[in-house]
Amino acid sequence: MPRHEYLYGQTLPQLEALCNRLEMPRFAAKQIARWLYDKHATTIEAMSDLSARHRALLAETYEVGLTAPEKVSISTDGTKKYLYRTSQNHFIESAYIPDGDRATLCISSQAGCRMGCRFCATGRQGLQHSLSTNEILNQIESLPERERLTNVVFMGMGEPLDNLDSLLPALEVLTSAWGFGWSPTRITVSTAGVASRLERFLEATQVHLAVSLHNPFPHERAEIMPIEKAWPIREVVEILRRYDFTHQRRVSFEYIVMSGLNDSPRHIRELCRLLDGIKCRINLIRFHKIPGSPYFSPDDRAMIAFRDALTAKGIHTTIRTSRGEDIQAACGLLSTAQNEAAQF
Ligand SMILES: C[S@@+](CC[C@H](N)C(=O)[O-])C[C@H]1O[C@@H](n2cnc3c(N)ncnc32)[C@H](O)[C@@H]1O
Ligand code: SF4
Repeated sequence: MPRHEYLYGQTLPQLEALCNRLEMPRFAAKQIARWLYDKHATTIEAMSDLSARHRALLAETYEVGLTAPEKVSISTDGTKKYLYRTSQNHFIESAYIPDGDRATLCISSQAGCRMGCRFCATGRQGLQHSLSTNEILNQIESLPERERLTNVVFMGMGEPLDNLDSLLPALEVLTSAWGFGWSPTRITVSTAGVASRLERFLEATQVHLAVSLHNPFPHERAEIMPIEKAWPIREVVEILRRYDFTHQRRVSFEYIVMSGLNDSPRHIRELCRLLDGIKCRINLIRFHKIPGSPYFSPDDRAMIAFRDALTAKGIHTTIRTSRGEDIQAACGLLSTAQNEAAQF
């Protein structure tokens, strides 16, 4: 029997087209959306305001399509790392990070990544699979702590702008009144800088943007981020200059501090030149060591000194707290290569 298609992850226009195909009334699409995204129905049978005939018709081709996580690892700091299996038997991870009255979920957009950043565990896997909209949203819907979430960041495995066709509908579900109804300011998408897709992304959504910068000098950046050769950071910054980040939507630049590599006064001067005139923030991330990498993490004093030097130059700079390092849930540590080997 062919596998059922999934309802979860479909946008309202897609549900309307589906109802049209099945000769169901147009208003049924809104009812289905409410069952999926508001009432959290896990079966078609539970959608009790659809007629029994329409439920049976739907169930011939569709199912809701939610998948519970297969494993959870819990850090001493309260961070939880969830492992989900994708439709193609790859594994992806999400990190749930509670912090006072905030709770952030860091989600994946791909299994692996083809951008090959030298410092990133996911990059070492290469690209295995770009997640469907269903698989992106399932990380949120099937999270045991779903009701406590305040924010979602696309900073897990993969490059979100390399999977725009699944990302944009997922953001539409999260921010539409017929979907989760979230404010776009609760969501941040992080990119290594896929310039060719940036405008489409910025036009289609109002969510916050984080750009992984890590070095303001093109030739030095290219050494650690091969993407620089295809889409130079200067091109990315020029595109950003055409958009307004002075109101609700924010742009920030992520900067992994690697001792002796990108933390000199020369780097500070060039960062100021590059970002001149853009209302933004720099978010410093401590480098999380991955096996065999030739880079070094700075100590707290060096991180603070770098932050203060940037702040003194007028760039609003913060230091991101490292969370879940003991369970490899911190930035850039997500990688499921070993899990996959263990499962098969
Ligand atoms: C894993 S990426 C996913 C989102 C997107 N692909 C990107 O690069 O922005 C999220 C963030 O983790 C950072 N990161 C990757 N490896 C890291 C490491 N070993 N230590 C600290 N941060 C790391 C990335 O540079 C990026 O800023
Ligand atoms: S840092 Fe982001 S873009 Fe680079 S390899 Fe990792 S996931 Fe991909």
